[in-house]
Parts: sequence; structure tokens; C-alpha cells
Amino acid sequence: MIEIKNIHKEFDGRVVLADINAAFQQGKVNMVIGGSGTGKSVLLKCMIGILTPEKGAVLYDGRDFIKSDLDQVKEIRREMGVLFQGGALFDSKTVLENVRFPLDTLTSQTIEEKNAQAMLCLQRVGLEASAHQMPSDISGGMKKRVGIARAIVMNPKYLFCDEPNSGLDPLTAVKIDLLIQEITKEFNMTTIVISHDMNSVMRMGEYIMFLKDGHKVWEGNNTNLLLSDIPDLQEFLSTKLT
Ligand SMILES: Nc1ncnc2c1ncn2[C@@H]1O[C@H](COP(=O)(O)OP(=O)(O)OP(=O)(O)O)[C@@H](O)[C@H]1O
Repeated sequence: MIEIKNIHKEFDGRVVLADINAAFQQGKVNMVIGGSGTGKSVLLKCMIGILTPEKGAVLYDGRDFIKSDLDQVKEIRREMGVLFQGGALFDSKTVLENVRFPLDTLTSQTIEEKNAQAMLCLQRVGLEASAHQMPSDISGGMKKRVGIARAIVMNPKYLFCDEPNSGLDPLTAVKIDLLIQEITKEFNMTTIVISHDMNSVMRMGEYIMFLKDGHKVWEGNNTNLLLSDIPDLQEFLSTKLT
């Protein structure tokens, strides 16, 4: 489980996250939704340590990430997998080398062990046949799957996905959602997905947090989302569902 407590972040005096609290459950797909510029990515960056909030705590199974010493920060970081928006693959590396990259930088395994582990993850996402291709030679959906394989190569406890469906056609988006759902259950991970895509939210949002202007306005799940009578949420949904 990941808990965030009173996360407060500002840039040059402008508040972009105001006292955000949430508990993201293990074995579930937890989603952060909201309009553009409402603080979703800043929240994710505060959680994975790219940004430091002015106030608040991020607890990884009780371990306070922000207050941790360097050794514990490293330990928690090794337990995180991140699927960045756009995939963030290295163009000059093959698919296999991209997936192997975390193992190359964070482990002392032999090359054979690392290749075997990377191939297992590529098999898991159905891309073993593309191991030796370059990112420029594969489709957008395949790139996302490579990004997922790389995110899970260290057997993470916590998986973060920033807009996993952006730029994908609807059919490929469904496949990526299913894959994220399946691996969340398979590895019992705490998965956090940032999304704009209401189809995706309705498909897999077991816990959903709605942000508006840096405030948490609503939380719930995909069965009670449409029943909410919160005006800000209704307005957001009306722009997405029409
Ligand atoms: N490094 C930064 N310096 C200053 N302001 C920033 C920085 N990063 C984000 N912001 C501001 O913080 C606010 C929240 O941004 P954020 O990227 O979290 O939005 P978002 O909800 O993820 O939007 P989108 O869905 O469009 O990606 C925005 O007003 C943005 O301009």
C-alpha cells in the first residue's frame, strides 16, 4: 500500500497540490484523474521522488519515502516500476537492451541472467519476437508494451503509469489496460495510473481520485463514479462522456 498524507506542493508561491491525502491499495489499479493542469503529474513526481513537496509524507508500506536516508530511498526506488508518458525508450538501444536497462544499472547479475529476465518480461507482454528490433521499427502500442516490460523487469511492488493510453487507438488502448490490470493482479502490485481516458477509468479504476485545481475533490471507484453529485466531477465527466 502507498499512503500519501497532506501532500502540499507549490511553484513560486502558486499552490499546485493542496493537502492531498489518499491510500492506494495493493493488488489494485488506483487511478488519478482530472483535467489538464490539475496536478496529476506533479503528484506522481512527488511520489516517486522527482519533486519534493513542501509538506507531507509518502509512505511505502509504512516507510516514509521523503524522510528516508539515502539507503532506504534506494531500496524503495528499486521497488518501483515507472511507465513514463510516451514510453521514454532509448532510441539507440534495442528492445531487449531497453528492457534490460534497469538490471544493467541496478544489479550485478551476469549478462545471461539479465537477458533471461528481460526476455521473460518481453514474453509477458507478447513481444519476445521483437527483442532485437529498434524502437523506431515498432508501433506505438508495442513501444508502450516495451515500457511495461521495462517497468516490471525488477519485479516491482509499486507500478506507476503516466497516461499509458495517450496516442493509442481505442483497440490498442484496451489491450494496454488489460495488460496493466493483469500484471497488477499477477504480481500483487500497488498500481497507480494517471489518466484522462474515461473508458480506461471505467474499465479498471478500482480506486479513483479526482483532482481539481490541486485539490482532491472526490474519491471512490468505477461503480460509484457516475453516481456522484459533486458538481466539479459531474462537469469533468460531462466533458469526457459526451
Ligand atoms: N516544474 C514546474 N515548475 C512550475 N510549474 C509547474 C512545474 N510542473 C508543473 N507545474 C504546474 O503545475 C500545475 C500542475 O501540473 P501537472 O503537470 O501536474 O498537471 P496535470 O494534471 O498532469 O496536467 P496534464 O493532464 O495536462 O498533464 C500546472 O499549472 C503546471 O503548469
